[in-house]
Amino acid sequence: MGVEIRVEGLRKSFGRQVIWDDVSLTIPAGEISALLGPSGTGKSVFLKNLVGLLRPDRGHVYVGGGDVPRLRERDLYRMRRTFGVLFQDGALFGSMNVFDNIAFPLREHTKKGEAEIRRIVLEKMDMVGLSGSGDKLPGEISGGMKKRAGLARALVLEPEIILADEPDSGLDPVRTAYLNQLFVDVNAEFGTTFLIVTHDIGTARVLPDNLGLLFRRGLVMFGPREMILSSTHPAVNQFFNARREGPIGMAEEKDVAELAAENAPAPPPAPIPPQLMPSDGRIRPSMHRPGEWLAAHGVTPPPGSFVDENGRDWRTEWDALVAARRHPRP
Ligand SMILES: Nc1ncnc2c1ncn2[C@@H]1O[C@H](COP(=O)(O)OP(=O)(O)OP(=O)(O)O)[C@@H](O)[C@H]1O
Repeated sequence: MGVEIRVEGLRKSFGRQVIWDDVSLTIPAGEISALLGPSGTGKSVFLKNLVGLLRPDRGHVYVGGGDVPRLRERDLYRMRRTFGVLFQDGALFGSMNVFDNIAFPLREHTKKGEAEIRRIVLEKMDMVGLSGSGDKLPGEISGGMKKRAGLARALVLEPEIILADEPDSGLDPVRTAYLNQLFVDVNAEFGTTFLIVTHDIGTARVLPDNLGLLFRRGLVMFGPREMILSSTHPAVNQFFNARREGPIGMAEEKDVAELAAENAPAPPPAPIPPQLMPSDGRIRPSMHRPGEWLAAHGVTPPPGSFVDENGRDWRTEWDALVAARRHPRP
């Protein structure tokens, strides 16, 4: 089962450039969370602060009882095993074949024998659809395969938390859909906590349980998917609906004059789509009946919400799934 990450009052600057200040949030254990924000708002820097690759100016990052910025080198090294990190380009060693890349953390961090390592690596390669590609070098495989190899490598130590920095960048929509399905399936299988940085609004709208937005040197909002996707907060509404109208400009935030010139009320949020289910149809513990959060908070969902492309309303589908007790929640 995954562990939670609790961030309190985090601030990071480089010289005079404040990246973000006073960021506080709890990334819930065993749930899938996604962090978005315009380019340069410090999403990658945030991930690096969580694993102790960068040190904040102030604040806390509590993971499994320790406060990451305050850990001594030896404890930090041990704590990092809690995390599997999937870097943007897979960060594979170019001179090692796919098998050896995936085996690397096991050889580096464990005393397991080669037979055991082979068993684990082949199992993870199968899981990410890379069976038979073990002999290939990173330069000989596609971008999507590199990401899947990176994910397999992130999985071999069975981490409690997976951090993924733009796993979908450079992937075509079909490969992105496969990768998202893989995240959901891994979460359903192992209860791994996920934090995914993405620019892909399609991914953000269907994959995570929780969403967050970084903007104006801070965390604008973080919370359940339904809360964010129904929000009328100008920046949140603009970003998660991929619109030009709103405070986020092309290069930086718009000034007052630009905003006044728009002179139109923000369009209402788009319908909230149904959430991606695990491929075996089970209901993940962190999933809720579609519309549950909205109902509990007296928010009317945007019209057309929770209806899939086949016209099925997932509020009824959900009830049917639960009623059939095919995959009851634990
Ligand atoms: N080691 C560093 N030293 C100095 N400045 C840095 C360092 N790392 C990042 N920055 C700066 O911090 C800011 C945020 O960078 P970061 O890569 O986290 O943004 P991002 O939100 O992930 O952007 P994108 O969406 O474009 O990937 C940038 O202005 C970047 O130049």
